[in-house]
Amino acid sequence: MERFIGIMSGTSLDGIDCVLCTLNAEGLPQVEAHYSQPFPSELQNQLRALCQPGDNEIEQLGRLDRWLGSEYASAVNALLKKTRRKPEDITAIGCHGQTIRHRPPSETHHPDQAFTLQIGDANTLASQTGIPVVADFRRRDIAEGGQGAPLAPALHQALFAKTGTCRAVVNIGGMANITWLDGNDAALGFDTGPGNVLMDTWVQQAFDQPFDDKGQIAARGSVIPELLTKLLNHPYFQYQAGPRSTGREDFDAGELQWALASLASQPCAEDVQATLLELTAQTISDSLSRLPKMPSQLFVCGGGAFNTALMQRLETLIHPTLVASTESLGLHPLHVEAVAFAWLAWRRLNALSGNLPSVTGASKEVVLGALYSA
Ligand SMILES: Nc1ncnc2c1ncn2[C@@H]1O[C@H](COP(=O)(O)OP(=O)(O)OP(=O)(O)O)[C@@H](O)[C@H]1O
Ligand SMILES: CC(=O)N[C@H]1[C@@H]2OC[C@@H](O2)[C@@H](O)[C@@H]1O[C@H](C)C(=O)O
Repeated sequence: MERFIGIMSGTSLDGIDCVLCTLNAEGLPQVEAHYSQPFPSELQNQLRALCQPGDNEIEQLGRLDRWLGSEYASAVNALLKKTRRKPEDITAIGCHGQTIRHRPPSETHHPDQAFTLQIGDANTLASQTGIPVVADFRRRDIAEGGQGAPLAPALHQALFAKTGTCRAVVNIGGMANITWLDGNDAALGFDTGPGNVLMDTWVQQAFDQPFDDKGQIAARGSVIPELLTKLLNHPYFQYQAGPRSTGREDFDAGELQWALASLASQPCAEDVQATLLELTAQTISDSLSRLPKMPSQLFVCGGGAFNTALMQRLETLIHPTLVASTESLGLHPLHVEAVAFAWLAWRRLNALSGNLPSVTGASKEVVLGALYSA
């Protein structure tokens, strides 16, 4: 048995999620502790700016790469303190990094020009924690013609597949991605579109709150049909189920502003929120219906699992498929992605592949990640 730390900081840009877990000889993870650290607001603002094309990007990237590396290290050191573990107790850290640009292969982007970029300097992280780091998990998959995302479906398959039962897992973070497990050995997965990102953008702007707790604001509003239609017309939603991934390049404040500008009159803020929730629910439900077979069970992870109004709407849309949180399978919804990167680091050190070509579209299975020694 070995101990690994997994670090995820995702597209919602809310902060850093770390887990400390043990992995047995088969790589089965068991979470021992979790620690989450919000970003300082200045770092959050600068990261959000770097997610969109702008001036002086190399200078900004270099600075934020180092700053983020130090923030990750401070989160790991806090987790070690909380658990009274020493650096030597940990085999390695698996660190996803912060995605600042994601240009996967698509109808408009040839695979040779595709790239994805995660920052958060792994050298700084290794130096300030004294623990080896595995990072840069996505780019080898891109080099093999894949999307470089989503990667968590491989973990979902390893932990959640059940012979004879068709299941799906949906992660509702900033973006949302699903994994489909047919009950034999097949798995599919892709990003469905925005998860919380547009809802977060709107409540921050209109209600000065970081997110819509339990979806209470959305629950007070009514869907605005013209706005929903406008948003659903985004080209990302016009494709079939299959390898595809997205990010803030497609869905961010600009997209929302553009859709709102097309409305004939000033909308009620609660109605906008209700519409954005409906967009997330409908695009997840549509994605499920495009799969070869509708799953009988859907397990939800990511922060969206705590949006009660969203969960209720999803349940209605996909009835009779049963909806539950991944907690019912033994993994807390906010731990799943960080566990995925601890598990991928374990696979890297054991020279095992990390990608699922049926999900990412890569030409073959490959070992993911680069190792930075302590
Ligand atoms: N109590 C809650 N009620 C409603 N929404 C919530 C609640 N708690 C968290 N969320 C939502 O979950 C988001 C964070 O989710 P999560 O940490 O899974 O995203 P992420 O990992 O940054 O994104 P991604 O999976 O796209 O990389 C918050 O920004 C918020 O919108
Ligand atoms: C490029 C990138 O960072 N993608 C994230 C993002 O957040 C959710 C969704 O979009 C998913 O594709 C991915 O994260 C998870 C961890 C994944 O790779 O499975």
